[in-house]
Amino acid sequence: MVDNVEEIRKNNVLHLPQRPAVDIEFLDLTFTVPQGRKGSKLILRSISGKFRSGQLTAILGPSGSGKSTLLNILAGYKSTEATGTILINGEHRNLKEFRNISRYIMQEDVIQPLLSIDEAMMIAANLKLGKNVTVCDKLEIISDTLDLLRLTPARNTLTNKLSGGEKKRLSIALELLNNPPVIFLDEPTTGLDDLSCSQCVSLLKQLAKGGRTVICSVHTPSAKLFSLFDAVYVISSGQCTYQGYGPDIVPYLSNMDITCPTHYNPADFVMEVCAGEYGDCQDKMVSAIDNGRNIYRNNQLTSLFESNSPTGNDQNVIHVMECISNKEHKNTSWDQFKILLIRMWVQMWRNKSYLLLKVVLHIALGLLIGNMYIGIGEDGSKTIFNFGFYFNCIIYFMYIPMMPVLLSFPLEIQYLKREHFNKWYNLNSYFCALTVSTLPVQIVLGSLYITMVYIFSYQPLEFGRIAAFFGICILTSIISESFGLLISSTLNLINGMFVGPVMMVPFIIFCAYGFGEGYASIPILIKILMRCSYLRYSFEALVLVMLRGRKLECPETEEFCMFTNLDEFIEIMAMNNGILWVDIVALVLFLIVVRSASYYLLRQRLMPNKTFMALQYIGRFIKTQMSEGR
Ligand SMILES: Nc1ncnc2c1ncn2[C@@H]1O[C@H](COP(=O)(O)OP(=O)(O)OP(=O)(O)O)[C@@H](O)[C@H]1O
Repeated sequence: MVDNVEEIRKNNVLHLPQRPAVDIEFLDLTFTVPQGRKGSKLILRSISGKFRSGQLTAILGPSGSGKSTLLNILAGYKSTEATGTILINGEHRNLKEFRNISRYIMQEDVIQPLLSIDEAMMIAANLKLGKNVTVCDKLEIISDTLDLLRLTPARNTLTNKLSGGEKKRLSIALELLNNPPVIFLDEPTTGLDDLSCSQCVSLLKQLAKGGRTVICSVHTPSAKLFSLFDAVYVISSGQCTYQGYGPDIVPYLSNMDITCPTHYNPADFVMEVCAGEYGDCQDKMVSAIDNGRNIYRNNQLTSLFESNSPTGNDQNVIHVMECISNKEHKNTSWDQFKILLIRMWVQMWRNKSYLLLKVVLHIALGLLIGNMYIGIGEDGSKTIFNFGFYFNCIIYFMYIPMMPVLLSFPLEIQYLKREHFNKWYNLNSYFCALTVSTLPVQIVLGSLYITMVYIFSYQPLEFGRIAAFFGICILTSIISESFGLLISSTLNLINGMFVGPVMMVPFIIFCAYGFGEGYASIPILIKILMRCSYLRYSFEALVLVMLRGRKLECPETEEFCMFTNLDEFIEIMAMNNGILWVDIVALVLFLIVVRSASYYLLRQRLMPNKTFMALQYIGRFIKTQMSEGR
């Protein structure tokens, strides 16, 4: 095992050029979360510290001590409610700039499914490395990274079939591709065996040696692993209890009369001390290290933040950014769009069982509904049924496209959050690719259903009417899908699955309300609400397109047919004032507004502006006030 680690150490990460130095300091960082009627919970308590470039720093602490919270705040992933100061190379952190130079590998392995490791790496390389790097170089970088993380044997395995450890290593590999100057990793060794842990930490150390700032949280590392870290930051109940070189923790504690037993793993020992197994030492340790303002070095405590102390390097973030952008060429939005679109289509195609299910569902419903309305389209005695058939079509194209989005998009947002936060692509490219990616399946399956029910129900075989019928149904389908996106951009799976169908109820009610006599007596407010239902425009458009200017025969078996003149029928239904082009324009406007709103909400979910943050805060406040204090 040792040989292996040494081999990796020697096996330098050649493709990764040196990075300019970035030091991270934080002072009096406090983080609180609201806790129902009990008030709030203090998670980080005015902690301070400094993480240097060129060093691999481990954040250590018992479960629930605040390691992930500290990482989230430093990485800028969740920083809105934190107070305190964060300095980057001695200057106040500009989050936007900082995010361009840092990458965050989160605890959960959220990896795009239905791609092989090779494909996932190539897509990431195409998105992150840009066009300046040739395909050959990209392949070499990918091979090096996969070798380093021992993923080569599994390179053709689909990501959803990988073991937990392989997923973890892949999520590290994906972020290493473009060699960021600052890397945060939340528990990168969890789920890895001893060898993989050592290899992973050795790799991180190598990256740090190249001038990067590598910070990771770890759970009780082995003694060997513990000694690999250049610096250790111990956190307990939201306070810093130690900062310095890992093995130095033993003399540090013995100075406080807490003696580590011989042959004992210092990492295990400090965890036990923090957990109170050696008496209540926390306050003593916190005050010795001044809650992170001091560092234990050369057997003595030194202050990190003396007023005139040098910050370690004088490069500001803009300088670092310039150094990086001189070497790298970013992809254009169009390039990102193409890569993402292909990825979405590949994943869609590989999800064969779901695709097949959709096809079967459309055919089955087409057969069922087509048979229910068989022959009604040219039967003068069935005009009312025909009218119901159009309504049926509208309801079909409301629910069928919306439900899959409500189910799948909340999970998709997790991938989006990780990739977007780590600057793989911009939201515009993603959103455009998402919009385009679903169109072919939607159009093909929608057309399959329409063709079946259209033929079964004997609708007029006139090109204009056929084209308009298809167009209106598909437009309705895309608007409904956009509503699904709008809801799931904001709500989680459970809430979205409830709100989606419920939200459609008023649209259905106002679509079907007020036909026939008495339309004129409907109050103006209700009429306005009726005009707010996109389904009404779809329905009206379908009726006008399919019935206007037609007369039907009354079958010989019937003595009397009330609605053979369909223009009269339209008048009786009070739809004679409807204008087809107005309905179509209204539908297009609905589509634009709903799509734009879902884009806006998605953007706010990823990067909330001040108004949105205030709204979120008010929402949370109301929720906590209403919830039972536990
Ligand atoms: N939004 C929140 N609401 C309520 N409590 C929270 C919230 N976020 C974090 N906490 C609490 O803050 C504490 C610290 O959480 P954090 O995830 O940072 O711990 P950790 O040290 O990373 O734990 P682990 O090692 O188990 O992952 C935990 O007790 C957790 O329950």
